[in-house]
Amino acid sequence: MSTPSHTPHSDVKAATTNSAASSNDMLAKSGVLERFFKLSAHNTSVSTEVIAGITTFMTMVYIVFVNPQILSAAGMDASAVFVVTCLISAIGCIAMGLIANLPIALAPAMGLNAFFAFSVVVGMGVSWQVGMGTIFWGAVCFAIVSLLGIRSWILTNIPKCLRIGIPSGIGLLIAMVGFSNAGIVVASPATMITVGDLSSLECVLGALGFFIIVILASHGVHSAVLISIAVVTAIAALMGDIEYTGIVSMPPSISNTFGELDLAGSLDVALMGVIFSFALVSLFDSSGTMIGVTEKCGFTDKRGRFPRMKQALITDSATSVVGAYMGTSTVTAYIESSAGVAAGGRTGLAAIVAGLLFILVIFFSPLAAMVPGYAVAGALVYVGILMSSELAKIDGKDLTESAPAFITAVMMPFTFSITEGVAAGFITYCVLKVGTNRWREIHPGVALVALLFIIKFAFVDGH
Ligand SMILES: Nc1ncnc2[nH]cnc12
Repeated sequence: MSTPSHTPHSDVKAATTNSAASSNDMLAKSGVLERFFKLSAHNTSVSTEVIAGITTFMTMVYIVFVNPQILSAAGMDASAVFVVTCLISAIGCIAMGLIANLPIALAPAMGLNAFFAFSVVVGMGVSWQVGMGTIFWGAVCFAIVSLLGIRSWILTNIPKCLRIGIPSGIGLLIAMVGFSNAGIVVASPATMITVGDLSSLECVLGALGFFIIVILASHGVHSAVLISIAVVTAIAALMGDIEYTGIVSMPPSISNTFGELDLAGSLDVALMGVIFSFALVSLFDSSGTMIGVTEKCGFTDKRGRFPRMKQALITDSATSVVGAYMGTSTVTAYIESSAGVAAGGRTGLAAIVAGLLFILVIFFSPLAAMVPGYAVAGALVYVGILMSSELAKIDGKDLTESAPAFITAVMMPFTFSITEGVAAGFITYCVLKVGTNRWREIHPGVALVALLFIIKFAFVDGH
């Protein structure tokens, strides 16, 4: 990171002599924003940061439409989840900007929301309140790991094939939810899943939404996902498939979800694998995303470390703890923040701008309630593509690396569970390394996790 020598006095002098600089930026440079965010040291200005914040917001605001749809499948109140999603994204982004001064936006993680709703609540049959409790404890574990600084120890000792397999599997799981939302993949008694009625309105509009996103994103349009959701929803309205209920209103109450989590009920031995999955996956998800975004900023060193990393991870995990309390699934650093970085964002001011915009969205709850499930299907498949793209980095010639990555990734959509994917990956890795006489490559921590999962399968799940 380049940090030219710099004093407030030299700023004022430069500002008065540089006629090209806008008066706003000159004021800001000598003012509180310059001092707090160190704008000149980061080679940026207030206007660049504001544009970057708006860009990041536009690429990720789809989550306020998608998250209520996914969490309502778990029986949660969609309008309360809408408000909580806006609020927690605002809190997370603003906290990240103030505490870590990084242009990283936070919001409820895609993937973990689907895991919570479809695998933990619907699949395992636990109540959403207990499921939210597992998210809370998972976030507390993540916060402890970040506070104690053992995060880098975990990240360096978990094999690359599992680190890549996990987000890839989550991507496939999200894509599966998208296909199902659009009715493109449906249940079948004979083959478990099969193709739906491709001539139906939901399939056609779901597919249209997907193509809009991919084409626009290929042209570098940052709000591709938002535009796709808007176009598909508008067509659905014109075709009479949804009822117009308005655009703006006062925010609905969040009392149906706020503080409703079951903290004691979720501390059940049968749910330890789920808590572990939430903790481990959020650690990978956040660290991987933050490293990706800060690399784009030019902030990372050779080992992938970046300034104020600890503050960033603690802010992320603490926001997840608060989010679970308010009523939303795990909060993570959004990879979409790279769009803001591409627009020049380098400081926390960009994250704060994105956060402030999330507060404004709270007033658009009727609009969110009108969005049909198939209008967000394309977004889900698109996020799936982004998350699985890492699979290409696996060494295909070494089966003891490629097989665990593959098993981790495919077990998630096949079992509809992130935990089963993580477990299968750890166990496969250890078995293959032992079976090929390469057991020395297994870190004791990885062997312990594999053993714990075997014990869970044999003695907890089997009873
Ligand atoms: N789980 C996730 N990780 C990083 N960026 C995301 N954007 C949406 N979901 C995400």
